Amino acid sequence: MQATDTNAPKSELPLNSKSPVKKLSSLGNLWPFLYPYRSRVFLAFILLCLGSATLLLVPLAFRDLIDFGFVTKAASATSHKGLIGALSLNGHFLVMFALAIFWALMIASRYYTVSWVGERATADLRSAVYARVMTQSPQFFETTQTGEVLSRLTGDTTLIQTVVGSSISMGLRSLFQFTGGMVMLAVTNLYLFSLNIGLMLLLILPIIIIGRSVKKLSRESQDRIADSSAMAGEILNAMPTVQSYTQEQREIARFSKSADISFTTALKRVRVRAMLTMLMVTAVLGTIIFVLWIGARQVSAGTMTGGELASFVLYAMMVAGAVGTMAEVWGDVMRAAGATERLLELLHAEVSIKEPVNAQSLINPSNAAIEFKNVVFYYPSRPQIAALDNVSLSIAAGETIALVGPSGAGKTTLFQCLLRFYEANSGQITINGQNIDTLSLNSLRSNIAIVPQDAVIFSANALENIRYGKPEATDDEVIAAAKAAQVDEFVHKLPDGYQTFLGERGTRLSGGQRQRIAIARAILKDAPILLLDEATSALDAESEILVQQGLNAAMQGRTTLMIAHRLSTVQKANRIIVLENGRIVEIGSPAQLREQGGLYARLAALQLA
Ligand SMILES: Nc1ncnc2c1ncn2[C@@H]1O[C@H](COP(=O)(O)OP(=O)(O)OP(=O)(O)O)[C@@H](O)[C@H]1O
Repeated sequence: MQATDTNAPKSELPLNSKSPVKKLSSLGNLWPFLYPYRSRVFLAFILLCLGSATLLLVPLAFRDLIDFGFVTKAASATSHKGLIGALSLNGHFLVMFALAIFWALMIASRYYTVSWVGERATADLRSAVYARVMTQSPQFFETTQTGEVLSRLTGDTTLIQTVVGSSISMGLRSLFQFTGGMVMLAVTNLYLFSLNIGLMLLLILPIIIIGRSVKKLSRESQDRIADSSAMAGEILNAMPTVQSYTQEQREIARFSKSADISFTTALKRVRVRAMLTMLMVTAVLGTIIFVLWIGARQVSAGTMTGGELASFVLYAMMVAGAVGTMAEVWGDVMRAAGATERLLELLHAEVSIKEPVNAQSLINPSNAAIEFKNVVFYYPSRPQIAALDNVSLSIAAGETIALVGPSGAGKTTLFQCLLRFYEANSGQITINGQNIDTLSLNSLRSNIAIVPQDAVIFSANALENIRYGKPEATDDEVIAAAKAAQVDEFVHKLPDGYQTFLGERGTRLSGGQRQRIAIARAILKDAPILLLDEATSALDAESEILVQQGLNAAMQGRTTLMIAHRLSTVQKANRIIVLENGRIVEIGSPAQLREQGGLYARLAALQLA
């Protein structure tokens, strides 16, 4: 049986967890995902500039409204000429209205463009991470929980989407607003402006310091959420077991404890952000009130007009608002930096089984002779015990080999190594004389059909589940394979025949029915090498005979390796290989082995008795 080491640590990704990519620079790794859409990014930037410039004109329009709009031109005794000073009151409002409409247009177009880029880049990122995970070998999944991967694929990418799709543009807009506002403040009143600058500098320092700790806390918080979802994922997949052992309450308690931990971690982050917000609001309001106070004194002293003070205050509010937004955005950006780090770990996770450099295709695949030469293999998580210990075995093309032996002897491991799910530590495996390490993974695996111990059923109908073995197969081909595997017999009793949805993981089928679907899938794949890992173990004696007939037909002309505990199934094999503790202890025909009186004879005697 393909056992996984339950003692192995499961919550951490195996690699890169101490990534040197730090802080903000990790966001730079998102650039390859934005680069293809650079023209849209540029368009968004232009729209942003136009929008910000428009907004900066509004206080000027206000100033002119106050200084010119309410008084006749002749009565106006102000020091400045005004931007639109010559207009009537209605004219002033018309200009302001036009500015408002133009600004709204710019905002909407920028929102659309930026969100488009955000959504697109995130979808690409998600697919890239998924594609990378797809290339990982089973070893990766021994140490990484699927729930953890899912949480990164959904939660972390959503965080990044928020930043790319809105926060960055908000931040840039605020930066423009801030810079433009500052310039306008300086132009309007240099003295007040200098006062303002001093206050602003005081604000920036705490924002940067607090932002950093937000990032660290954010990563922690995402990690805890991932822990919860990994736990839930595992338990939801094992509901019948949980319920039959009446462990629901314990699982609920375990989950809520994990949710509490997420909550506490999130709370730390929220606290820091709340502090940041408090600091910001106090500082912003304080600055505005302060400026108003100084300005009001200048107006009463006659050194400044009311309109100028109004525009100055509007600019000050704009600048202060911009600083507030930037602080907010900074927090988001830092959170996204944490999320990016987590995604990059997945994206850059080393693939332990690599494609060979000059990958070859299998020559003459229809006659596949397999040879194991002194193969030694240790599971990475169990380096003390050899799962395969100096295994040497030649299998002729078209031969049927049965692998028998006690549980844990290494039978499934032999399949895993042949499929290159794991790499042998020493020795080699060849097919038609070609080392499997030199074959492309696609060529190797497409020439092998396997019926695994646990038949996997996808949430699709019966027809599509079988077609998984050969996606381009016609319905007739699928049905022919189904007939050979005795699927036909039970499918007709299902409500919609072949179109019946089989439920997630085939929950609507019996174990034997699932096994027959898996056999049909392998028959349909029509590969020259057939691996059967206790393929008929879940069938009753009658169906086993029927399925065996189908398998016998499928085994014709194919090189077949079958693992079986029931020795009655292996009688047709050309040779039987007996494995014990990773070593081949006996080889021969069933009759020869019975005569030898070794392990096989003992097992046979036990079963027959
Ligand atoms: N992923 C793994 N990590 C570490 N050890 C493993 C792993 N998979 C299997 N093993 C160990 O390797 C040994 C051989 O396992 P294997 O699954 O090949 O046995 P088997 O002969 O197929 O057993 P069964 O008849 O029960 O299916 C066992 O001791 C098992 O515990």
